[in-house]
Amino acid sequence: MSSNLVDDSAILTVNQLSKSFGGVKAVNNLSFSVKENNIHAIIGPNGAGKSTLFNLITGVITPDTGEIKLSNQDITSLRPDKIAERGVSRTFQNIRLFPDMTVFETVLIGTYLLTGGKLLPAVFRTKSFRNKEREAKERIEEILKFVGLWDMRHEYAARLSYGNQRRVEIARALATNPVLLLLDEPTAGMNQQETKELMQLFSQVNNQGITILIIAHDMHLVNTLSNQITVINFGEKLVEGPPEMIQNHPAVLEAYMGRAEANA
Ligand SMILES: Nc1ncnc2c1ncn2[C@@H]1O[C@H](COP(=O)(O)OP(=O)(O)OP(=O)(O)O)[C@@H](O)[C@H]1O
Repeated sequence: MSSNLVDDSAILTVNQLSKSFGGVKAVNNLSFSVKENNIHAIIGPNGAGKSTLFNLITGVITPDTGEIKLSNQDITSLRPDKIAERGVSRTFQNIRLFPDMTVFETVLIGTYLLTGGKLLPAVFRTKSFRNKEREAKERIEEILKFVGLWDMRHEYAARLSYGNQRRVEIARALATNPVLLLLDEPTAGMNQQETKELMQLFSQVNNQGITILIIAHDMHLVNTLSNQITVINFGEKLVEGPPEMIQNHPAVLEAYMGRAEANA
């Protein structure tokens, strides 16, 4: 497999990345790239290293070796807030929302990054801070309307339906103006209708020019939504290609689909 090391259209390049926990090689010499504007899926059996990969890309953990580039700029081992500032945003496998915050407040936290996150201008409410605050509120309105949550903006986020909680997380991620959005099993635990609606939302997000890297077990979602799939197993890249190639690939069937629910 080529690792696309000098691919100009790549927004994200992962090059020979490794991370071990004790004796476990969670990510093992992994190389792949994500093309700009693609919806790129990462699939693989439980424990294959998918979440570890997301934690490495977002700076939550640092790799043992290897590099990660965002639009050809090295972001390996940068702090998570610095990586977010450069345009990488994510949602988590388990929804993470504060129980006492409304939908609007939750998304406001996302825009805090954009307003500079500085305390003093906020305390003294300088003119420039007020301007940024107004811009942030307008942006939240735009985002909440986009994800279909504007009418629920005053409700507590954590009390919404599961599907709408996921929308809040996506809205919060969009509030940082990402160029690359990482979605970690975003439809896990959702019913069919919620899954269908979220898939439509992901397409709409992608149509706004945001590249998506998605971890998913739902092969219908992966095959319908993504244009490129990287299959990993035991932390290593097993195979990579468009859905039509991956669906029937013998190595994938053996490593992944044989163990998954037979819905491919
Ligand atoms: N913080 C950690 N400490 C020790 N081992 C870890 C840690 N994080 C992950 N691992 C191990 O690394 C391997 C990869 O785990 P990871 O969670 O990345 O897999 P995954 O593909 O996301 O799995 P799943 O589909 O079940 O979410 C597993 O063997 C896991 O037990």
